[in-house]
Amino acid sequence: MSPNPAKDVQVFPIAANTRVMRSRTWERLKFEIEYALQKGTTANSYLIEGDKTALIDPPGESFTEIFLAALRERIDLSQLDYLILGHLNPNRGTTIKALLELAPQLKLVCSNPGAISLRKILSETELNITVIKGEETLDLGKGHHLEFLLTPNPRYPDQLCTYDPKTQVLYTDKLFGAHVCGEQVFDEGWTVYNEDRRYYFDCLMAPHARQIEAALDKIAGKNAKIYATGHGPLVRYSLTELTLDYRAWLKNQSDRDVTVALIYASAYGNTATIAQALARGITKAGVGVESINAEFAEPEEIKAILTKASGIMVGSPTLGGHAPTQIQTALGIILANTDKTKLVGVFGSFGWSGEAIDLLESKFRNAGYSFGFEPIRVKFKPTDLILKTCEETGTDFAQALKKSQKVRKGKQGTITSESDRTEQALGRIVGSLCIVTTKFHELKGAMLASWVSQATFNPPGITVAVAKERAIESLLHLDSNFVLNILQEGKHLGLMKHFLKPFAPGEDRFIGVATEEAENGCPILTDALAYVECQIKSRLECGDHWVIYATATQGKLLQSEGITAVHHRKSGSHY
Ligand SMILES: Cc1cc2nc3c(=O)[nH]c(=O)nc-3n(C[C@H](O)[C@H](O)[C@H](O)COP(=O)(O)O)c2cc1C
Repeated sequence: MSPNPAKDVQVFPIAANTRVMRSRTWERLKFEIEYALQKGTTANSYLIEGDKTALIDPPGESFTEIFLAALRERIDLSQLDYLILGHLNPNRGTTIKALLELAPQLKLVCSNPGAISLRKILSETELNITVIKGEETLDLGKGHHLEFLLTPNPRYPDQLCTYDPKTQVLYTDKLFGAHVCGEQVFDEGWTVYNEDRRYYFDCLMAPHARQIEAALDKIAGKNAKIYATGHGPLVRYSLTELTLDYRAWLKNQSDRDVTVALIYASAYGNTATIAQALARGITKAGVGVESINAEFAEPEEIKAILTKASGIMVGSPTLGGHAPTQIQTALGIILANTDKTKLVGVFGSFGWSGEAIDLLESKFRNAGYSFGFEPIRVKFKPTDLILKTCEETGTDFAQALKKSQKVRKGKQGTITSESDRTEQALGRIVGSLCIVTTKFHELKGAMLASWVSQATFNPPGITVAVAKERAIESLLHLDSNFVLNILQEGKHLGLMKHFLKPFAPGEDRFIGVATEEAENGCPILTDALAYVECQIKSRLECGDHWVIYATATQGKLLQSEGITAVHHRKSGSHY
């Protein structure tokens, strides 16, 4: 028998009369970008047994059967009084429907947007819903007098957090989670989750910095001792640190002077998933994102965001041959209120005809806007590869915006002679010309690197400084592998030229280049002077770069006579 079953439900007491039920999978659960690290996940549900009993957040349909079986082992379903929903999606709808068949007396508790989704998803089922509009409370008895906090954001407009003052547990839904599966219920030794938490934040929170900031302000008013998260370990030991980290990461987003307005609607989540991948690519490149869910935004809010934005992306599903009315309204606002120099991009999921994307494209083209990328048309659900391509498209779009901003600043002559002198001095630091090659879940990557240095003798180790905006996914994770291919003076130009040329998102970078597979699976460039196989041991976030420390597992000189190609520069302001 394998040590981990494919799926199970782990039940554990976490506070007085309170249990967590963690529906676990060790495999990638969904195609969405936030699951890309492939460490599995847990869908956390909670059971509070006061005089009345409440269940918070049942899992999605992949767990319906095992979850309900685990629940029935613990309680008599006819005694279940309330089902509190932190957010809704069609996936969760399947479990709710099954639960209501077994416990028709259940009263559902959710936000107003949650109630609208519920009625849409379960249109055939009779529902007894209590809508939370703000200050309502729910008394379960035995001191569990629950308080609610509405914490909407464009991705989860219905998000509702719940606080239990008796146990000081705050049920945080999507906030503070991580997609990682394991035995640990709480976060003892929490630094092991740093990477997963940061990645989860970057994917799910960074594009909604303003709204998440507002959610944290609300949460700060409660005296929580435990964050009962929707995914991954519950937060007890690192509650203060993680809250401060969220604040710092959010500040990092709101300080960005170049931003993209990402406006979309999505009835079934597919266009939202594409939007999220684009957003991840944009924020990774150091450009801010202001997402707007057109269904829930006021015209004034859209106008305010457009004024600040340097670029605009609009995404829409096609429903009944049209774009939803809210998208048409948003489009009208954009066309009437923005100048045509702003770079635009359009995207959307469709089933068979995709008129909404045609509409967006033609309106922008006719008005004279420039496109940062060709319209993205995705049939139904995007695949993993499509989402990776969207992420790269987002990064390219952000880089184009930054470049145009730099040109404008350059023209204004902002560089002082003092910084000029510093840059000239810094430019005298030289580095070896190398190509870093990677392989991450079958996707091969490559980047030119010259800020490379040996860092330790024992173990033999190196550092590479990687620009955040160019960081290949696998270079961001501990224990990932790469190969450092050190180029040979006199033979380096061909390889440099090849890897410096712009590649389309998702394009194979290795066509026409001689390679062999290293022991660690990454490509070796056989025309290099030498190569070293490396494994990432730590990384340091430094301004606009990540400094990566890696140990050398093995290496080989490929040309015994050659010398290393070295990069000489005039200024420290570029490579
Ligand atoms: C009621 C309904 C009407 C639809 N009409 C169209 C259509 O006219 N043309 C089309 O290409 N796809 C159509 N579709 C397919 C959707 O565009 C497709 O499911 C898409 O993935 C939805 O994107 P979303 O998840 O972002 O809402 C329709 C789907 C539904 C449920």
